[in-house]
Amino acid sequence: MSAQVNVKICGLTTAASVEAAVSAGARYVGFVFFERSPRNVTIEQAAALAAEVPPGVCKVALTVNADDAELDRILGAVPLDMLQLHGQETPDRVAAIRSRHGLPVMKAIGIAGSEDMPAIDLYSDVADQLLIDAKPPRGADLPGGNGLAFDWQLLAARKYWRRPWMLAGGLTPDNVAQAIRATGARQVDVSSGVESTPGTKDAALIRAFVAAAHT
Ligand SMILES: O=C(O)c1ccccc1N[C@@H]1O[C@H](COP(=O)(O)O)[C@@H](O)[C@H]1O
Repeated sequence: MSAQVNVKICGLTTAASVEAAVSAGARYVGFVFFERSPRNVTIEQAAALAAEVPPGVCKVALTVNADDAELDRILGAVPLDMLQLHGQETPDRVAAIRSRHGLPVMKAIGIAGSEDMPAIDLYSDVADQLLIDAKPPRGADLPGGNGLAFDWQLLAARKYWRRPWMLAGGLTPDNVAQAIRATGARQVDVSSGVESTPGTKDAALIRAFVAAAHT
């Protein structure tokens, strides 16, 4: 029997949604530090939410092109286990963040077509994990969390990468099992697919997502 797929529920903003994710069996919970996002949390909110997360569940801070001062502020106040870099951070910047802040780093890579695939290998040299997400459409307000999927067949040809990776982008309780079968993903990440309205997590959808990912 193969190991269970790890689930990350991202963009949690309330204690109730943290509890729903943890009790459903999520292995990662994500807090978004990006003001334009409907899922943005303040440092104070994130610190309170992180205190609700039991040991063994990885607490991830999602940032977008954050500078060191901002990362210092976040990490100085919130007990976190991993940084998710969801902007245009270069490989050198990823390496610098990893070395300066001393936390594992997961780099998000946006995929729209085969031309985007080499970035996965490029960031494999510097990141601890990779988050393979849909590339946001031109002009999109958010660099992620748009509920958009990419062509999973782009991953189907090559299921092994040098770093652990997570599949993201437009996943829902209805499509996650198919996405796992198509790509061989052993980790999946969701934000808008478990919401009733943008930024509002739905406990029933969280439970359904985790259950579907574990089938
Ligand atoms: O969720 C957000 O608001 C967000 C903001 C800025 C960057 C990334 C964001 N979310 C991440 O995007 C992917 C896919 O999200 P979705 O499931 O398609 O809504 C996921 O990794 C989120 O962590």
